[in-house]
Amino acid sequence: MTQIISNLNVTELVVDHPIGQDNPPSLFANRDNAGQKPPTQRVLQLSDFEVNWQDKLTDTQLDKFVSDGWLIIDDVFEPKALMALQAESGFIDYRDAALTAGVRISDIRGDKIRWITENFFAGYYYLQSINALAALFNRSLFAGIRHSEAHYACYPVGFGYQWHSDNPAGRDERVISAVFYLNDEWTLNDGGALEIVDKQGVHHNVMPAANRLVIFDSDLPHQVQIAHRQRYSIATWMRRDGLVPFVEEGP
Ligand SMILES: O=C(O)CCC(=O)C(=O)O
Ligand SMILES: [Fe+2]
Repeated sequence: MTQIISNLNVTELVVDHPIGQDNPPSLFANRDNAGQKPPTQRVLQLSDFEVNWQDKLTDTQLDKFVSDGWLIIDDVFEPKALMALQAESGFIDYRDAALTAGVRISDIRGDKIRWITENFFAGYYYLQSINALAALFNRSLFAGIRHSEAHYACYPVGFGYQWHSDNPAGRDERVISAVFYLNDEWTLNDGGALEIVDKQGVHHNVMPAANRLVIFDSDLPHQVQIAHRQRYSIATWMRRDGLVPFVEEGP
């Protein structure tokens, strides 16, 4: 029996076996009136997650990315894909995130995470869509990205992630960070803003609102302010090194 943290209407949901090939989460809670089985993420296709990044990103935004090191894209996915990611985020058996040394210090970093592998449905399609975005960065900015990685993250109430850059000291494999948010109706009172210092030294607060992707140079300092509501996201990194073997976090 695994305790699941859910961002759907149901919290403290308890299921016998968490998400897996034989147990895709439902996109809809109930059967309809005709007793039809609701569609599940099995019906999802890669095309549902296709984004015309070229259209979403104007030249002005790309110029801003070069000069300031960050940008925001809103309304990224169609509702079906967004819902699937939200549903999946609520059905994950999260693990405590660790710092680089493998030590968890929840005062510094309070998120619970799960790396996305091909065993995920929506998350894996998400990652492929991000790879298309990486290809655009390679074409237009010569970013030199060779591979992307991502994990779902859940910040329980009262936790955040203190100032850091996404490349630990002496490392530079992460080129671009991208965080996709899953939280409907997030308000200022819910806290949990991403605070980022751009290349010009200007501070920005970004609300973790659903269907928003914030993209930034992985070397920029940033922090997640304390969340007053459970906060769900997908943290994503586009890397300059090749595909590395996937390493699952400890039990
Ligand atoms: O969730 C966010 O807004 C940022 C998360 C982050 O900085 C990280 O996971 O490294
Ligand atoms: Fe970060």
